[in-house]
Amino acid sequence: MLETIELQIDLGVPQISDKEFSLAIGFFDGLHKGHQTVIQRAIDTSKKLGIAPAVMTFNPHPSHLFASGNGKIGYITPLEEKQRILSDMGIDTLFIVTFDQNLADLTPEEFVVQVLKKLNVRHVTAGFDFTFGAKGKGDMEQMTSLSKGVFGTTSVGKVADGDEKISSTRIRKLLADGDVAKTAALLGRPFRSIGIVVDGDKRGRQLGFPTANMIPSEEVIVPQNGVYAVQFTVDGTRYDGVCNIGVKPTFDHPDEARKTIEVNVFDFEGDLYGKQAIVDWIDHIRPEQKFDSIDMLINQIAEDKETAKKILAKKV
Ligand SMILES: Cc1cc2nc3c(=O)[nH]c(=O)nc-3n(C[C@H](O)[C@H](O)[C@H](O)COP(=O)(O)O)c2cc1C
Ligand SMILES: Nc1ncnc2c1ncn2[C@@H]1O[C@H](COP(=O)(O)OP(=O)(O)O)[C@@H](O)[C@H]1O
Repeated sequence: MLETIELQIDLGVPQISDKEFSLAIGFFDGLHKGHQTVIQRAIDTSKKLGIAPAVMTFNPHPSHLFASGNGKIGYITPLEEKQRILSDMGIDTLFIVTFDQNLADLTPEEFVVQVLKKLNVRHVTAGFDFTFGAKGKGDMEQMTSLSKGVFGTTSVGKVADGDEKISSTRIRKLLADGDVAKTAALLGRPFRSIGIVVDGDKRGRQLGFPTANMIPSEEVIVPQNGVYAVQFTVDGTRYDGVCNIGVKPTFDHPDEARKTIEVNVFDFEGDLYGKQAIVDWIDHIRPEQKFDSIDMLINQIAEDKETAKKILAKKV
């Protein structure tokens, strides 16, 4: 069971003495293969030292403190999703530090003394380019010297795919391009959106393709508008499906419409309203289009469904 401990600098960091930690530290948005490598190293070290594997992350993303409006990045993995993945990896404790001005103002030395040492950290693992402390001035070399032998450090080298570093920025770009297949390769799992099924215009059934509609939260990112092969999970059961994300230009005025995720779930009949559903994005099929007639849209959706079935049949 993953224990989550929330920390806020102005409220004071508790002195922990009953447990020692091998800590992976970073923002870890996406928990992609690079992050997983860092966290796995922290887990390996925890086993070697016989101490608890832990992760420290920050919330909100630093860009929310420093940037306004458009500069705030959307999350690839919201906190609950991070918790689920870290729990599956076998992490014992997750420290979530509020990223506010008080944290941003700590010098590297203050961060080490007032946060890491108080939490009884015995080993710190981070990526080679991790920086910390006021204005990001501290690096892993400084972390080692500031530890003064109280904890060990491991700096994990670049994890690449092809020649390029696997990074949250790269994944955000791939999602903006609709490349969910490559995203899944870099994440080591499909990109996932979670939401509640809401009422739509009740048009889907008339078209012959009922769709479970979900409105994505503004805090998280979603793939580029278009049609995708997906897996849809509700009440613990996973179904194949075909999804349109967008503003339905055939019907709505695109500037006014709110973006929705709509999934036609294969081999399912029943009521999904109000249920929490998970969409795992498997592959891109085509961009969203404005059709001149409803019949053209219906024919295209039927074809999309067959395409999605073929794609998903290849997946085990
Ligand atoms: C596989 C699939 C592809 C779709 N493609 C488009 C599209 O290209 N353009 C469009 O305007 N609407 C598209 N739609 C959305 C339909 O217009 C929408 O499902 C329908 O309006 C029902 O809306 P409702 O669920 O709010 O009743 C697509 C829906 C599905 C399931
Ligand atoms: N195979 C299915 N795929 C998606 N939704 C389904 C399916 N079968 C039944 N439903 C139900 O029908 C609703 C979608 O029907 P639709 O006519 O598109 O209505 P709405 O416009 O409210 O989304 C879903 O929210 C769900 O409750």
